[in-house]
Amino acid sequence: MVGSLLASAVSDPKCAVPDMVAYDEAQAILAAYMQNIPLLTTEFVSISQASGRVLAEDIRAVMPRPEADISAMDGYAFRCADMEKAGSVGLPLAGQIAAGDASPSLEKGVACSILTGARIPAGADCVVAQERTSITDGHVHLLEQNVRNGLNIRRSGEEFCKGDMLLEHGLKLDWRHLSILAHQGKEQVSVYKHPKVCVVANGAEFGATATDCRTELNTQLLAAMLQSEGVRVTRYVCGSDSMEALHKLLHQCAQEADILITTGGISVGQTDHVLHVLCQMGAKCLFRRVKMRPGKPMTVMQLGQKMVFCLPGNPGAAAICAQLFIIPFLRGFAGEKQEKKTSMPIEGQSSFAYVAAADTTSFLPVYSTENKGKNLITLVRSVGASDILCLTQATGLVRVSAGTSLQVGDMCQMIPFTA
Ligand SMILES: Nc1nc2c(c(=O)[nH]1)N[C@H]1C(S)=C(S)[C@@H](COP(=O)(O)OP(=O)(O)OC[C@H]3O[C@@H](n4cnc5c(N)ncnc54)[C@H](O)[C@@H]3O)O[C@H]1N2
Ligand code: MOO
Repeated sequence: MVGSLLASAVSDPKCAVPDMVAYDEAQAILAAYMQNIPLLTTEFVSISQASGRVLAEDIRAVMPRPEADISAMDGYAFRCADMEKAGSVGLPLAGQIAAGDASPSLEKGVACSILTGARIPAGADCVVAQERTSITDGHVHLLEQNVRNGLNIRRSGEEFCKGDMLLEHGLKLDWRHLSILAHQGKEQVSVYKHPKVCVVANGAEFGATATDCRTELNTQLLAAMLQSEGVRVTRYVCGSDSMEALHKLLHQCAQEADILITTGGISVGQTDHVLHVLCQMGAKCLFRRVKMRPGKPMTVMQLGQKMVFCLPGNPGAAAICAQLFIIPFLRGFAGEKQEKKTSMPIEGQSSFAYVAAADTTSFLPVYSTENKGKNLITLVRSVGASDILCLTQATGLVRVSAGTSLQVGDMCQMIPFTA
């Protein structure tokens, strides 16, 4: 059976395996593919559950903010002209309005006490803060003469008007947006559904019967990385070198998930079956191997409408490839608009030198520190693509493009890791 699967995969014309591509080309292939895939479907959630979700509707103001003209101070509201006319006699006090009170009209020639947030009574055209006044014999007197029309009045709509665009679809909602939704009286909001991802680790070394048993790390690492992006992750381990077992597991995952991720078994070893099994299942290869370090075996396939990201087994390489390829893809797939990125690169001066190979783009684990307003980017010691400790010391990656070099003191950009 193994032999026949392998033979049919390799001879399958759909499974033409392209040559290794440059890093930027791989990203361009993925971006082009992104344009044509259907986004996730949407659902309504209550706004208390909406933080972290991607908005699937535009929110236009159905009411302005402030809703009415309101006082910005605790003090006294009156007509400027009345106060000017009253001079040192001041204006008699008539009533008090607090936030939440209905606001009657202000009679001519009087002042009323007003609290912050209360509606300005019709007729009043200014508010003076109470500490800038004195009260004698039930009259308000000004301590300073600099009153003017509109003083301390927050006008209706000065923050936004009815009909204004407040939040656009594709926005990942967080605490900053929820008060807007609440203000607009939204109890429920339309968001894109959580993507479902299956992560499948490969390797006989993770099976219960292995003589030289190893601890499987990648599904832990990737599940945590993706869960903090709002993805529902199911983890599987194929702990044998059986193509049939892998075929069965990937078939099951294709039924369950929107996106599949495999780790390991994608290089050129005799037990690296992922490519062959996916080809056998009818998957098309978008790119096979990338001129990058780490992550050379990185491969992306399309199984029906579903994407399959085949990550290298080395945990450091798997993590870096996931950061560079999977996270941006998932954000787009989940409806997030790319131009509203939150994790922008951090620019700083390199404290190290590095020469990238002529045909290979390198991604180096680094951290950034700040000194007198300048960022310094420092390389973290790493012994290779299997490293996991270096990731805990690094806060991001520096790219050194194929055939280029970085000198000490050069400006460079750190791509921060996702949370
Ligand atoms: N002749 C060649 N050999 C290799 C090449 C090559 O181009 N020619 N590429 C090397 C590179 S680069 C990488 S990266 C690895 C990746 O190979 P695979 O993706 O097939 O990964 P495996 O061989 O299955 O595993 C590699 C390594 O990682 C460990 N591993 C795998 N999965 C996990 C996991 N889930 N948790 C923890 N550790 C894992 C595995 O035990 C191996 O030690 O291939 C090179 N070889
Ligand atoms: O490319 Mo591999 O990912 O270096 O070990």
